[in-house]
Amino acid sequence: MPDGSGASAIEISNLRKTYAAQGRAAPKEALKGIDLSIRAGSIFGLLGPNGAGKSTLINILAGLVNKTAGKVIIWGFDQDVNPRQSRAAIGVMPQELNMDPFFTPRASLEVQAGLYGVPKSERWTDDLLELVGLTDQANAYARNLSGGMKRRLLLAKALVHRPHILVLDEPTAGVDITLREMLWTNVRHLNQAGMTIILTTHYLEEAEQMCDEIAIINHGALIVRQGTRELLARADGKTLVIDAGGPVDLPALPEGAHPEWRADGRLAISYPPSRIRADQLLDALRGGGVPIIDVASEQPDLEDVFVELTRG
Ligand SMILES: Nc1ncnc2c1ncn2[C@@H]1O[C@H](COP(=O)(O)OP(=O)(O)OP(=O)(O)O)[C@@H](O)[C@H]1O
Repeated sequence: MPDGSGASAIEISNLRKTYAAQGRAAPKEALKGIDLSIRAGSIFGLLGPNGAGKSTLINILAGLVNKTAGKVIIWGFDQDVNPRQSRAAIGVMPQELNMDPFFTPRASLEVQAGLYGVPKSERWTDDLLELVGLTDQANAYARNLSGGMKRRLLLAKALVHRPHILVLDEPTAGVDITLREMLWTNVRHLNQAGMTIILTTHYLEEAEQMCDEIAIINHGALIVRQGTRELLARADGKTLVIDAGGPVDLPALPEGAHPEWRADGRLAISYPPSRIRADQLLDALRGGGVPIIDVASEQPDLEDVFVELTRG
């Protein structure tokens, strides 16, 4: 069982999933041999365009979809050998808001704890309700909860058995800022307390801020898995934005630099930082008599890297 740093919370090797043919539709190869290890204690982002295979992968981890081939080891337990232990190690907050409309949040959590075989003495229903801010709604029917409250309940349900690994499938899709902040505060606390977090999101800015490591899958294959910082460094493009007081004639710039006047009257020079330094650009401008009233620097973000890697 992983406990030291560097240990794997999840080890996936050669994972394949082919959905059987349905009607006239051909069989669908949703995962084409994924190898992936996820470090214990990390906040790991699983990204990819629509239909890439993220939900399939998460559902296999959760034990909701049967894999076609490959090996999945969760918290040291091989899914095929120790299905019960590997399932107990993981909690999943699903995307869909389906829940029994006549259960109260308290009852839902009790039922879920029962399903996972958590003895009454080890349940933490009240603490969980408190954690997700549902104490006041503890005894309200689920059908009377707002969409945001339902999501809070789904998070609490994923935690009833105190899993080592928490999987969040698009947790913030369509939620307001307050709920998003509540979620991320909770996730950070859980992570600081030692929980490994795996999340999928379409908000790349969110992944950039939250995740220390990121994997991108596309068409069922893993195309990259890297630390967030290293991944961002792959985009070899920065932009220097200069206020020159308005359009002026430009001198020759180092090869590889691309100047462009923006609508706001500023000069934006994009350049590859691996080959050109910012001071070379500034020296060239100054040497050419371009006034430099103000300078800003723009970094590539995860979106740039994502688009580049998933193009085509
Ligand atoms: N039950 C199913 N039967 C047949 N094909 C399926 C089934 N579930 C998913 N697929 C197909 O498998 C591929 C991967 O789907 P999956 O839902 O895993 O992608 P995703 O990355 O989660 O996409 P999204 O971001 O849209 O949720 C898609 O082409 C999808 O149409």
